[in-house]
Amino acid sequence: MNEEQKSLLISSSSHFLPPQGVRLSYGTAGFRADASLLSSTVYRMGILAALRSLKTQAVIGLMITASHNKISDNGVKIADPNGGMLSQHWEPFADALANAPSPQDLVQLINDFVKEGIPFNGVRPAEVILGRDTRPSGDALLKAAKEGIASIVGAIATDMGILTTPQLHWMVRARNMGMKASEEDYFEQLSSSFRCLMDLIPSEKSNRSGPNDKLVVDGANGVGGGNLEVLLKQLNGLSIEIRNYGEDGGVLNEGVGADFVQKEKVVPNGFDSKDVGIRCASLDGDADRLVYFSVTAESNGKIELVDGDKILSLFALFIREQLIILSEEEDAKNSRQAHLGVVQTAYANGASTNYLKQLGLEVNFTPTGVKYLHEKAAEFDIGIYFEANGHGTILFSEDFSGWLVAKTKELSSKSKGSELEKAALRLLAVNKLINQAVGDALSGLLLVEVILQHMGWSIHRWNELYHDLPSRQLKVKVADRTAVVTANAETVVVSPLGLQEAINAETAKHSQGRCFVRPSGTEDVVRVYAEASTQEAADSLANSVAKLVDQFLGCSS
Ligand SMILES: CC(=O)N[C@H]1[C@@H](OP(=O)(O)O)O[C@H](CO)[C@@H](O)[C@@H]1O
Ligand SMILES: [Mg+2]
Repeated sequence: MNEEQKSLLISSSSHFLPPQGVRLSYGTAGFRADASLLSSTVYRMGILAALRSLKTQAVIGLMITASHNKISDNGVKIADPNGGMLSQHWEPFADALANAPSPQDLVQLINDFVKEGIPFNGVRPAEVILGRDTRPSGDALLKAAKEGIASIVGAIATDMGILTTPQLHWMVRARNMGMKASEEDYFEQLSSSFRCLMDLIPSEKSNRSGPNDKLVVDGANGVGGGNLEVLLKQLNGLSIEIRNYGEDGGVLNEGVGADFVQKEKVVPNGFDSKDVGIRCASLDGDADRLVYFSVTAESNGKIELVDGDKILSLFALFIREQLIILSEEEDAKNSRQAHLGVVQTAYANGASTNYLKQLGLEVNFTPTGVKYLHEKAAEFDIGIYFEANGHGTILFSEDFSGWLVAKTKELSSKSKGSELEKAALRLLAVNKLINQAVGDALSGLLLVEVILQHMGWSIHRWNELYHDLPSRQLKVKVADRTAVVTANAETVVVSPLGLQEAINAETAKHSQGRCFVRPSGTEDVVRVYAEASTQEAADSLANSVAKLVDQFLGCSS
């Protein structure tokens, strides 16, 4: 690093001193905290994003969002060249950068880090594209990120404005693949592939129109509602009403949104008994999560939740159906056995895992956090991953995508209009529709809608695929949550000693009992998850284990 670069960093970073007495850490999905604490962290992540761009010689993304958390929070995450989360190898550097106490320490840290092969005078300058959600603190934080980027000599920052998190990740991926990457291109790709899937619906199934068939979407008062509206203008065949836009007086994520609906299992604001039976969906504040629900008859605000596990099951069924058609090709020498895999976390409802296994699918488990699920799913020709909370997507390997393109070409000359060709075209359209950078509520919603039409299913028919086991999630405040160490995709506690045995003993008391605990990566709590054959049993198991956690780890003051 030359002197010019060092002095630029010293002078610029002196405007962004870190908050006193707070240690920030790169959690499950980036930094998250009260927005008033974050300008120095975001500034420093601007630096990191520029360095990452130099290192990879590719475009990097920087997103300002705190997703489903309260409006006064904010956060920052980095998108790697493939559009996925920042490589885990860089997380310790991100932590160190965020917490360097003075400009001098910061420069020292960067200087040591770049010695390990970051080409400062490379052919290509650093390039970072930025986006933010609708939080009021976003504008100032975005400026801080830009200052960070500008403190790396020659770096280019492009502000894409207010976006959903998945849009920014999509743009990064598209840019680095040499494809068109504007917001319009995003909408165009989603809408054209959606239309293509609609055109491929078997004719006997495409009769489900009528007033009862509208979808009502809860936009969490975030960025997703408005974007969905833009998208809808480019589509036909879908009747969607959007509520909780954020412009009708509601507060971001307050009593609304996918996280609220999934955890509380009650209707979001703006929904009531008038909506009984209607197919409803809920996005989170930055539109990377999606769940469906319907309001039940003797309601009290209760809902039937159709969560990420069921979206995963629907996607898996549809993909599997197309793969079966393709594998029945008579000319066996040209057929290819695609390796389809699904990936879940321990939070997946046990009934969903059983269902997927019964379909003959390979089910894999990873720790919580999209970065782990995504990495695992990328090992398959087609990998489908979802967290129960509604974050997930489908990944097609490069190799399989190439095969699919060649196959559709071959079939279009050899057997135009055949079932075989339609199956291949459907997979190709899913490959375009689904956001393969990260989970995306908008592209996920379009895929759910078209698959339901393809199957001729109502939300109730879909929900009947299997019955969720009753479950309960609790949070326990402890003195030091990092004292809980887990193994086997977070299903077993290895430390503190004795806790797992105690959990086992409680779990054994309940029919179909399953329970695990883990430290949250985004909140200062230990999470408890319990499942059992009745709601009372799940509640009682969760409560007993929460007490155990408290006993073993001691309550904070
Ligand atoms: C139980 C749960 O929902 N955990 C969430 C939550 O992580 P925790 O590490 O559990 O705080 O936030 C993550 C980021 O949004 C998300 O990936 C994850 O699924
Ligand atoms: Mg989110």
